[in-house]
Amino acid sequence: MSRKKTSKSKGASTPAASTLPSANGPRPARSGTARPGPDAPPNGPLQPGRPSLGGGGDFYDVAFKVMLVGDSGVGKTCLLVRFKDGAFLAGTFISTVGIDFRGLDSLTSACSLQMWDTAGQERFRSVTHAYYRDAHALLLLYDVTNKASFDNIQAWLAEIHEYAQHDVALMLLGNKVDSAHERVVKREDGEKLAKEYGLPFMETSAKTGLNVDLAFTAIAKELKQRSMKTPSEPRFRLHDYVKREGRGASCCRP
Ligand SMILES: Nc1nc2c(ncn2[C@@H]2O[C@H](COP(=O)(O)OP(=O)(O)OP(=O)(O)O)[C@@H](O)[C@H]2O)c(=O)[nH]1
Ligand SMILES: [Mg+2]
Repeated sequence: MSRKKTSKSKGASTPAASTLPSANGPRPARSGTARPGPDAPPNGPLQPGRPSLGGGGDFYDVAFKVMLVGDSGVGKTCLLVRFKDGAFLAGTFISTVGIDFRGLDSLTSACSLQMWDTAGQERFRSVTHAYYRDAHALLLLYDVTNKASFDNIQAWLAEIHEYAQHDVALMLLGNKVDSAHERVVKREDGEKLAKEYGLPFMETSAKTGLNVDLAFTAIAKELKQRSMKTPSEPRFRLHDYVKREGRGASCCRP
């Protein structure tokens, strides 16, 4: 499924064991805020009884687990780094080994994303599968300059179907749209595939930042909406939001 790459350990990007949440472990929370107890179900936002994130003035700090998946080299790590640090990792491609916890990011007043980067290389697949089960959301990436990564999306969806929760929030992202001259996957092809599987879809660039914040914000809004027992605001519609807010590759720079 993945392209062959020389793999080097990233080492430093993995936090110490004491700060690395396990696949099944409790989620970290800022001090002084309420959070689900250790017995909270792994896919909390989808369960009844989970504290509401909105309305009523109560403040809960809930971390939703978001994982990036897709072939090796599509830009998962770069997309996360762009989102977290606002920078682009240019230069030598260092392939992720296994799975990497990339920290928490508070996107809204009451919800943060616990972000996990995964290795796209086939040989780490059994490691990453173990983490799918607890994911609240998966961002599935392909590279618009690499047809094989696009063709593999169906295989990725089959894996997600097998290992993730059946109601995991999913979004399809076509990355590297800044590389216009090397593009081999048309936007319409991505749209068509997304429509076929009922997925929200956007094209992104970790290099320019195009739609990167939007992708994470959209997922956070969707998860927050799902976690509310009695939504006080009009229902959030992920597909509509992404369609409305997403920008085209040719029109803009962040
Ligand atoms: N032009 C361009 N290059 C990108 C973009 N995103 C990533 N790259 C480049 O693509 C290569 C692979 O990026 P990574 O983020 O390491 O890929 P990955 O999906 O994490 O790969 P694995 O860790 O092996 O699964 C690197 O050389 C990046 O600089 C992008 O949006 N535009
Ligand atoms: Mg990586």
